Amino acid sequence: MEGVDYLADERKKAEFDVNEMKIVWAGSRHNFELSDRISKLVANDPGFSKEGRTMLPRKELFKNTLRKATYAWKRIIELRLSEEEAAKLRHFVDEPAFTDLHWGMFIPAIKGQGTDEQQKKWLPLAYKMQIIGCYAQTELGHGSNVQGLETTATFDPQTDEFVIHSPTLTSSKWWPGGLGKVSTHAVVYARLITNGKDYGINGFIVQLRSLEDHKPLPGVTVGDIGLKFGNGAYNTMDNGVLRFDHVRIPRDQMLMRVSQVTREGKYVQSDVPRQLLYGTMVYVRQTIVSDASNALSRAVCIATRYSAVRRQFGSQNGGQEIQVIDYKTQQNRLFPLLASAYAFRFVGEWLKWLYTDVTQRLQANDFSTLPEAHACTAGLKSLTTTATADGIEECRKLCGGHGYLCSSGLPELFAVYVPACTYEGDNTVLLLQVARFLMKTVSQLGSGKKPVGTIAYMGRIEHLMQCRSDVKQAKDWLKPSAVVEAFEARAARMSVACAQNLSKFDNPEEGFAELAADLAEAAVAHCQLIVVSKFIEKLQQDIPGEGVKQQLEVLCGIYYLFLLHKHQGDFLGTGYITSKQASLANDQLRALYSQLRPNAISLVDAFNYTDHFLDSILGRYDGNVYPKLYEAAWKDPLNQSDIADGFHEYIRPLLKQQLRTARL
Ligand SMILES: CCCCCCCC/C=C\CCCC(=O)SCCNC(=O)CCNC(=O)[C@H](O)C(C)(C)COP(=O)(O)OP(=O)(O)OC[C@H]1O[C@@H](n2cnc3c(N)ncnc32)[C@H](O)[C@@H]1OP(=O)(O)O
Ligand SMILES: Cc1cc2nc3c(=O)[nH]c(=O)nc-3n(C[C@H](O)[C@H](O)[C@H](O)COP(=O)(O)OP(=O)(O)OC[C@H]3O[C@@H](n4cnc5c(N)ncnc54)[C@H](O)[C@@H]3O)c2cc1C
Repeated sequence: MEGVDYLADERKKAEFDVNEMKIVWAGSRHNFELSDRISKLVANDPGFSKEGRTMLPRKELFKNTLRKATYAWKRIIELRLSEEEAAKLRHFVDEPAFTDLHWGMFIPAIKGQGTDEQQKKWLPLAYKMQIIGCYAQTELGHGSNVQGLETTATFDPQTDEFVIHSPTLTSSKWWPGGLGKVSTHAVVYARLITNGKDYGINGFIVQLRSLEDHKPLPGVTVGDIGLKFGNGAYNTMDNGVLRFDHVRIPRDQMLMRVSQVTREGKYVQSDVPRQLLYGTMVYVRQTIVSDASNALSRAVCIATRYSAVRRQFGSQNGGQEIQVIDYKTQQNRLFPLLASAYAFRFVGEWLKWLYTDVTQRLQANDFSTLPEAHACTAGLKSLTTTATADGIEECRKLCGGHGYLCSSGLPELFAVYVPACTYEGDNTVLLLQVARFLMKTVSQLGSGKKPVGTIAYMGRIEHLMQCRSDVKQAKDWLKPSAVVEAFEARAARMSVACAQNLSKFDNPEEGFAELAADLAEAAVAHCQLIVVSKFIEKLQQDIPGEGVKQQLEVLCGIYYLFLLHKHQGDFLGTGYITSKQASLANDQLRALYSQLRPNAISLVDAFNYTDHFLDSILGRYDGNVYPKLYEAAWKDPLNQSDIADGFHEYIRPLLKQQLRTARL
């Protein structure tokens, strides 16, 4: 029945002020009002309908995305939306498109690596979308190893130009989003060669297509790399292939903030570190962490609502069966994911602050916090995307068979999300970057250099190496100091163990390669400590709203106790806790599940997602799942006729043959 709220009883059970929680989730009242307004604007506009998206063949799907992106731009102009509002609108349109790379990487690359003059020339064109750009770094042969890229940019002093060239098949640019069919320009990463010397990788602005007829310019071969994983999903994006045959660009299209080439061809390194060339990646990794909480919360919202609707077993005397959300096994799979969504939200907020801070420092030529910013963005990108991709798949399983239907929204969400574990740095490669940072920190401990920020805990290494947990009863695990020390001791001990093992190798690089798996685990321990600490710090703030803080305390407890349970081996193996204390942690975790249960539906309502954004029958706000599933099935193209296409060619002859055989 339309208009009935099947989850109303669940909503009545809430022990906190949901509207206040919505503000905590959004980060501020301003953010809440912005998201609320723009998400409704998109949901109510038929131009942004998602109907039938997973059924469209690639060409139609792609054209439909072009239509939506152009329509979004038209609405942005008509409504005179600010940059912030426009970004929100693109977010709620919820379809990967070339515009993500234009706004998310092309423009930031020019801002971060271009000189003032270059920014003045290119940014106004890009802001008005008079040029459309992408970020062309990865090649067919090299993605993770940026220093291994093969494309060349050779300076020609005769003409004051760079010659951009793809010398081998493996040097073909491969993967850049928006490149295949749309971009007119790209920031291309290539080896800078001048006076016969190779100065390593640098960014160059290269025009690829005519601004008149969109044809590839002479010397440019460009196209789409082909169909990707999933129905619809990331196939709305034209990830591309690109080859250059001695394409000439003016010298001033080399992005020159980090280094310059003079008119005479002299290479000049400015006083900013070369790592700033990787700055766009740091920026995007930071945004990916916030985005992890978006994707995970969506999946969790669907699985939680459906778990309250779905009933299985346990009916007595013809009464109702048990809601599957009441099974402890369901709670043990679902509630830590709900807690993780909140945890990633808060660590994302903090990381945004850290990124803003490091950017301001860089502008003032203070590069001291860059290594920490790199380690945090790399590590947290890896941790949160791995957990989110796994979490979305778990949510699909939590929805049983119906979770496998595209109309649950979960298959597409997974297919769109899962490449986040690979793009912007493969997650294992990024963890090894964190491990390098940790090993460097440990090696400098005796030098008098005090570790600060997220590695300040290493400054208390002597204590952390020998302390023991003082937990005596289950509720002691609710004490923030007990928890933080546990995670610090585990991370510190795992790092020190790696450092000790490394010192046994004559060649440190060989040692690092041999011990890589242990090093990656130490990096995970360090990153989990950051997430736990930032959640606990959030709780130390003034949080208004009846019962809001208490709910967040429950979620925080579930987040860290679930990690403690899952990684018991680390905590026990490093000797910080006893098996009795591990068991007490598990008792406390179960108790927290019971506390969370009546609030579960309201905690996902606090995400404030419209049904348009969720795009899931199982996750509908009103819980009216079965009639809508039934209705949707009949919309499938296979059900347009009672007799299937192909019946006369394939099924009928079979049946006839059986009839003949039967007569024989
Ligand atoms: C709201 C807008 C959102 C928009 C989002 C749009 C999303 C669209 C979806 C998808 C887009 C996807 C785009 C891409 O995938 S672009 C391509 C991304 N590619 C990668 O991430 C490549 C990964 N590889 C690397 O980053 C590097 O190769 C490396 C693994 C870090 C190794 O680099 P290198 O060999 O140079 O470095 P070393 O290990 O020798 O380290 C040298 C020192 O540099 C330090 N370092 C490394 N990286 C950085 C950095 N980024 N920042 C600062 N410092 C860095 C490193 O720690 C070493 O320091 P040391 O002190 O030890 O010398
Ligand atoms: C959907 C999508 C969109 C993308 N968009 C863009 C874009 O817009 N622009 C762009 O330039 N690129 C883009 N990329 C490319 C992306 O950045 C790379 O694919 C990514 O950086 C991983 O590199 P790779 O493919 O070379 O993986 P590889 O490095 O080849 O990884 C293969 C395996 O080797 C392992 N491995 C590699 N090196 C090491 C090591 N040192 N130690 C241990 N294990 C290692 C990895 O863990 C992985 O298991 C995109 C990719 C995808 C999937």
